[in-house]
Amino acid sequence: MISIKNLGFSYTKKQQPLFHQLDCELQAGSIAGLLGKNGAGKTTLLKLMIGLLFPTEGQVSIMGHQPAKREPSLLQDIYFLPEEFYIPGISMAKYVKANAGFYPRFDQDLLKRLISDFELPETKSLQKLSYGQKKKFLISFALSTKCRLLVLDEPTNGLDIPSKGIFRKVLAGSLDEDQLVIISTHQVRDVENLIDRVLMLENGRFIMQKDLFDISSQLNFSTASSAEGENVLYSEMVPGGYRVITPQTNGNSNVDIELLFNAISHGTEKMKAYVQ
Ligand SMILES: Nc1ncnc2c1ncn2[C@@H]1O[C@H](COP(=O)(O)OP(=O)(O)OP(=O)(O)O)[C@@H](O)[C@H]1O
Repeated sequence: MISIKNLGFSYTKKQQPLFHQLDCELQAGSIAGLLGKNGAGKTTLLKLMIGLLFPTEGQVSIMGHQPAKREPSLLQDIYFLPEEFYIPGISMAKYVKANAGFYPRFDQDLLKRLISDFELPETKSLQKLSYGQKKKFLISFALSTKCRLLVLDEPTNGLDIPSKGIFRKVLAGSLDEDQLVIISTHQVRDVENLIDRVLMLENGRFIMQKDLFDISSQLNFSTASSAEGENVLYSEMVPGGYRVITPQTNGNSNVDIELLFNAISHGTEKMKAYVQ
């Protein structure tokens, strides 16, 4: 659904390029996690993907169209939830009436269900909701658009712990096979058990692009009493022992995304080479 080829970008001519020769392909029916530290370029890349910024080299295509052309037929199938958003002082009903019409597949019943799942109060004005409640309303609206491409920038920022769980549940439960969701986050744990593809950005390039299934068939994540061992690719001390990554020898294991993220960004060359 998304194809990025040889993408380069810098905000100013004087600046070093933020991205240089990035390539990426993402298919429908997937939830991809775009992971990276603060300032790695996640938001910038999302904006390049949806045509809010223009590449300085290379190209982005979504469903065969160039997003930078802002064609209405494409825009009705893309929803971008930015990290920082403005929400007007009108009721939920008025907001939906004013905005749902832009999305031909908008699902009113789903919206009602999500508002109830998130336990959002029906207030007169959306501005009277807390930050987390506003975010949950916009997540509900985003999912209800049924756009084929949903781009969510740090969607779990500001959500309390129960809401993060509900977010994972409603997202996994409301998607269709023809949709692609891209979630950017530096809070890696928030997307555990949700994403099926990992994209890790560092220093302007992808240091990993892999399906979780492939990672779990390559690497084993376990707890051990010692960090030593000839097979250990990476370890971190945790209360009561160590979390370790070793080569996979017995099928699949659950991927510990935070450990994987740390292992790739601070880990040994052996670890990095293993996941190339
Ligand atoms: N409008 C802009 N003009 C110039 N530089 C910018 C602009 N926006 C972002 N940058 C720079 O581009 C780099 C990437 O920023 P970006 O917001 O894409 O990172 P991020 O990974 O989303 O960070 P975070 O996790 O903190 O949200 C940073 O060094 C930032 O300072």
